[in-house]
Amino acid sequence: MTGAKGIEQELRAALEAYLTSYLTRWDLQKAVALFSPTIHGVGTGHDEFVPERRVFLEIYERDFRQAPNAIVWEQSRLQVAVLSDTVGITTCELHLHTQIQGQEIHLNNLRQSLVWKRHESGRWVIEHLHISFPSTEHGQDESYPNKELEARNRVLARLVEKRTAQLREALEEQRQLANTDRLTGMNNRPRIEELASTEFLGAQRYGYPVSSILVDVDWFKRINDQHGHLIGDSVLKAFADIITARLRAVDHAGRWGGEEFLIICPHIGIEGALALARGLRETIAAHPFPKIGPWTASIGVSQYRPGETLQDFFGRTDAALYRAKELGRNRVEVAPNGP
Ligand SMILES: Nc1nc2c(ncn2[C@@H]2O[C@H](COP(=O)(O)OP(=O)(O)OP(=O)(O)O)[C@@H](O)[C@H]2O)c(=O)[nH]1
Repeated sequence: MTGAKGIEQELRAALEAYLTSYLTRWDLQKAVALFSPTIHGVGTGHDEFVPERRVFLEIYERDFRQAPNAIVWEQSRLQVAVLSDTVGITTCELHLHTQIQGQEIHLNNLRQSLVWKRHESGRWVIEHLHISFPSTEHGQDESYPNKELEARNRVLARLVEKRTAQLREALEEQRQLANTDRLTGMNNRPRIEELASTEFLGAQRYGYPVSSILVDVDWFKRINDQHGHLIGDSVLKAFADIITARLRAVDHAGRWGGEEFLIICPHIGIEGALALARGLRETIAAHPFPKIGPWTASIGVSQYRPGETLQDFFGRTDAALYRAKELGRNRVEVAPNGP
């Protein structure tokens, strides 16, 4: 009986030596020296089924690298089963506490079973090793930390949602900037051309009329020359505001060039466009511009002819504007060769 009691004592001491050298991180070699040459078992990592000593050594080395600080442990529920003079089993529960990357880590209720064999030298060595994390770690009803992961996923989902919204906003802002004329806040030329092409496609496919109106500030160079560019800029902004205020929601307006503005009116034929242009000319002529007083604009109008190119269409509108200038300015003219 002394024999069995003595063996139990020996196994307790062997376990203590193993845990001390391994968990205090003092001496990896000392810990693995307690492994039998034929040791096998399972590790704690996903899918870690360990068929031979070499694999255990790799796992232990990795373990030391990942958690280099000393691990404080408490041991409970130790059971020692002496099976024979040369074979025994220790089973216990461990609670580990350490710091990894500045964070407190607590691994509670880790279960460990070791099968010990007496080596020829008389020393006890570990023949089989098994470590498991019990389900209570994450809640009574869970084998896996589903609730914790779900909570984490919800936080991540909210974060992704928030970031996506921010990104969408930033993209929209970028798109706005890319489409906008800085000075007037109107569509810039590439954007108004794009809008015009879309309307022409619609006009060709569904047969509705589309008209364009080109507004050019008269004698604009004089404003710059007499009052300076800043006043010139503010006059351009005032023109843009007057034009924008008169449009229907479906119309498009943009800055076509220096002191030229283009309006695209879908579903409006030449008569409607002429009426709009005349109203616009009157509004402009009656507007008291700051610093420069009343000022005028010349306007060219044309209706899209299905089949013609964008260039042809704008060319005709431009020709109408040119005629308005030629005929004395502050006028509205239709393209010379018809709508
Ligand atoms: N302040 C200011 N001036 C501009 C801007 N873009 C173009 N210009 C000026 O607008 C003037 C246009 O002059 P012109 O093309 O000779 O035409 P105009 O003086 O309006 O005469 P008409 O069109 O023939 O009535 C030029 O002097 C350009 O430098 C701008 O963004 N701000």
